[in-house]
Amino acid sequence: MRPGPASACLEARDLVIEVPGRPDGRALDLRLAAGQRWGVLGPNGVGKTTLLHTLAGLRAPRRGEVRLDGRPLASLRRREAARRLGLVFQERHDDFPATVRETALIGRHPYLSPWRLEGVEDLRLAEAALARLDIAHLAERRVDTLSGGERQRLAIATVLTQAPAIWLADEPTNHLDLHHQAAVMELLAEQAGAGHAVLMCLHDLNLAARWCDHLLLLYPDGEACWGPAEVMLVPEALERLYGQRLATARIDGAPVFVPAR
Ligand SMILES: Nc1ncnc2c1ncn2[C@@H]1O[C@H](COP(=O)(O)OP(=O)(O)OP(=O)(O)O)[C@@H](O)[C@H]1O
Repeated sequence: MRPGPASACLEARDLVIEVPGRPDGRALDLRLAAGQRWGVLGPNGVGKTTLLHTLAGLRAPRRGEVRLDGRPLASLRRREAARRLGLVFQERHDDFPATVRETALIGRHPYLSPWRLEGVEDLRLAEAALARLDIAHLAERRVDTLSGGERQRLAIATVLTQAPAIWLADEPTNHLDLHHQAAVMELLAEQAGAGHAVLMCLHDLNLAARWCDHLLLLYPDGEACWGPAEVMLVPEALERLYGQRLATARIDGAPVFVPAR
């Protein structure tokens, strides 16, 4: 039987990612479970994208393993993993002359048998995802004519069309204006609320503080710590993480951090 979204679970066991020239540091032993919203924080070059690629099975770890729904990810067929894992990545090769609608429909490919075209239900899911990301009016447009923020929303709409149990998102708010940043964070929270699991790399501490319930902090020396967000959002730990002094306040019950001058 195929596990439903409620049982979605991605585990890192004794996991050391491969960052060239860096010592192993602390191995990751963590479990991304249904309903959780994890944020991965750390300075440039610390390995956030590498971690996401490793969790998605696109890069081999230096040590340890990734398990999807209790099974080693490396033992699963690509297609099987693609039905469970949705990836919003930073680098895109979407200069191919496809339309926005055709691109969103790529999200259905893991479910289609070879040579079968998308059906009415696939199209309905794609249209709904484009509408949810405010790009339904661009459905006929070629992807290579989109703005940066429109492309980002299309990448998220494509994963929404895919309807994965687990979302792995690399800076999902990249290129987005303030309203769309909040809308995308709300969408990801909604996905978690529906029993999916979400892990996202973020540069914006305040989005993380407001929308994530768990955080993983990656330090440049390979050290790492993780846990519930309220435990991890300690100004001193964050200042050490970024090498930046912070001023802190509380607004609407959530901590807010700005760089101190
Ligand atoms: N193929 C490679 N060869 C050598 N070094 C690499 C390679 N790929 C990545 N790196 C290095 O590995 C480190 C981690 O890169 P990664 O993209 O995972 O960082 P990141 O935390 O996502 O950074 P950013 O916040 O800047 O997006 C960086 O120092 C990067 O230069």
